[in-house]
Amino acid sequence: MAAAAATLARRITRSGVLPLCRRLPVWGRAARRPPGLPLAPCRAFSNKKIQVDMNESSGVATMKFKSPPVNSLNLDFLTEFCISLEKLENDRACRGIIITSAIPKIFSSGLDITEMCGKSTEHYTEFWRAVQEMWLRLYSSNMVTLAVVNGSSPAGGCLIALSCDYRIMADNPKYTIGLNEAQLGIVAPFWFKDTFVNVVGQRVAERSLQLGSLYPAPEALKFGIVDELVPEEKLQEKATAVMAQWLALPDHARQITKSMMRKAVLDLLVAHREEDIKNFTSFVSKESIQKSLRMYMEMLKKKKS
Ligand SMILES: CC/C=C\C/C=C\CCCC/C=C/C(=O)SCCNC(=O)CCNC(=O)[C@H](O)C(C)(C)COP(=O)(O)OP(=O)(O)OC[C@H]1O[C@@H](n2cnc3c(N)ncnc32)[C@H](O)[C@@H]1OP(=O)(O)O
Repeated sequence: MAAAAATLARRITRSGVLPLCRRLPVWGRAARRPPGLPLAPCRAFSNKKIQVDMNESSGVATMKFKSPPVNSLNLDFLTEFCISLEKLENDRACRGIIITSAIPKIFSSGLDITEMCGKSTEHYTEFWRAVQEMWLRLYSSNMVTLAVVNGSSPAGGCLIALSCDYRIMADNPKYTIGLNEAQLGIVAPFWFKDTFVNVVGQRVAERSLQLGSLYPAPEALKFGIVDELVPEEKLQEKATAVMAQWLALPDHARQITKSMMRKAVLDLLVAHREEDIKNFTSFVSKESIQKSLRMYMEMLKKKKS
């Protein structure tokens, strides 16, 4: 596992562009399972920050974020996430993934702000490439991707949910979700914005992005940021039912449709990846941005006392 992580990290950082495996439609992967072979009911693999359980009889993997205190997306987390996605993408038995959190009340707190504070240009480059890689893999996945948002999900956490095919959120107004970058004095990059527009439409996205709005679950439903609210104790049951509905269709038709809907947005980042990294590193290196991020971190810490 450590060797695989190191290899992936090297590939992400050195070669510039990691080949996105199996992004083109896979034809009926479940149909290629040899008939008559008994299926092991469940397999699992776990890294430090993400637990993956694969149910081979349903072809559905559950990916649980388990990086306390708040599942923030640092370089190690992003690398593990990419490796897990690659493993599942290449597993013919896997047709769908449920992405959720093992940390109570938090889905993910978004990008780890400490990765964007007081570091070198090389570090920002490596970090941003990993953020891009995570999004490219998730947004282009051939699998059915279902976000079960069982806690707050600001910024990068919201991006993960938005990149899935369907979002179920726990019906709790204390949990919030949204792209709140503007509140930190930073700007959601164009591919965050495009992903958001593809889910909620131009008007809601523009207003929400300018205001950096974080929506309590009921409002998130109203604006289409999530598809359904479900009592927390019913999330698992609902996720299984939704996944079964999506998997009832032939893979190839769904995959080609998904690719058609998302291709333009994906292609744009692939074509402008290096430029986007340069924009990020120069933006985040500005003293004014560093100051905003430091103040935001201080505010988070003060909130406790
Ligand atoms: C022109 C443009 C070109 C290019 C683009 C340029 C720019 C940049 C784009 C970058 C896009 C950024 C995306 C992001 O995701 S930024 C991160 C945004 N995240 C947040 O705003 C969430 C902040 N956190 C919270 O609101 C709360 O922590 C949360 C998640 C609701 C949980 O609340 P609670 O349970 O009360 O926990 P605490 O607040 O006490 O937090 C515990 C602990 O974790 C630390 N922490 C929280 N969030 C983060 C984080 N995102 N990164 C790092 N650390 C985090 C917090 O400080 C506490 O630490 P402590 O040491 O005090 O225990």
